[in-house]
Amino acid sequence: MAAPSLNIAVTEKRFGVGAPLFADFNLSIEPGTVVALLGPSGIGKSSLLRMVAGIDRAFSGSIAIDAVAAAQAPAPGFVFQDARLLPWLTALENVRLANRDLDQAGAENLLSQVGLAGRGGDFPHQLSGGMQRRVSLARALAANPGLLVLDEPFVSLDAALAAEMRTLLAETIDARRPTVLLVTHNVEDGVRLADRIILLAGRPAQIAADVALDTPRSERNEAVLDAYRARLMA
Ligand SMILES: Nc1ncnc2c1ncn2[C@@H]1O[C@H](COP(=O)(O)OP(=O)(O)OP(=O)(O)O)[C@@H](O)[C@H]1O
Repeated sequence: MAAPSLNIAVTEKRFGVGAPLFADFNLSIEPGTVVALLGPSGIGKSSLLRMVAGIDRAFSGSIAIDAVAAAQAPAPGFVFQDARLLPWLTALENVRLANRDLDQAGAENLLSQVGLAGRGGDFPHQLSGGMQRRVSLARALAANPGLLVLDEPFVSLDAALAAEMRTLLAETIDARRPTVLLVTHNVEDGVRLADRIILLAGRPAQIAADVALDTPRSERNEAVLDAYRARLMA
């Protein structure tokens, strides 16, 4: 599937009484762009991802994926904060469940792309937390390799594993060029992975900063990363 554009124009999103989470919130994303959404806890990042994924339809306004309403468009590949694998299915079966057209060889290929060649027959409890997270990335690629929605995909991994996953994701993005919406608390994820960082603030949430990161991911050395970090802290 080719990478789609994403057009978010939410007139209002609220839960119960009180100020809405989003009011007149607009964000357009070009095909093949990696956007990192940063902002304080509770501002509405995960809620926005669920709306983009067509899971939460209780809002006014529109979210369009290649000009098709999100609820009707092919669902994105979603990586949740935890791996959420079905424990009674093998890694391979978990991946194939996301795409009924995917044959065994296709699923094995995806697992090897995330560094799990030969582990397809293992059940989730036989895999480490980091490996389970890799299976969930393979599952997302099986579901929709053109549009990935990632909700804190490295949270609760130790620093070394998180760095390993980040590298894997950067390689996957560079190989496939999907459109990506990545929610993270971690500036490091943003400066290493994103083409564009959106900082959210306030209630209703507004775009407090919209920063383009122009250096290709593979060329971001420590000096470039430092400059990006400084721009975000400013
Ligand atoms: N299903 C729901 N019903 C009622 N309130 C909800 C629901 N889902 C989220 N909220 C509220 O909406 C607000 C935004 O939640 P959300 O999870 O989108 O924030 P977030 O920015 O992703 O936070 P975090 O970074 O902590 O994951 C919070 O105040 C939360 O309590």
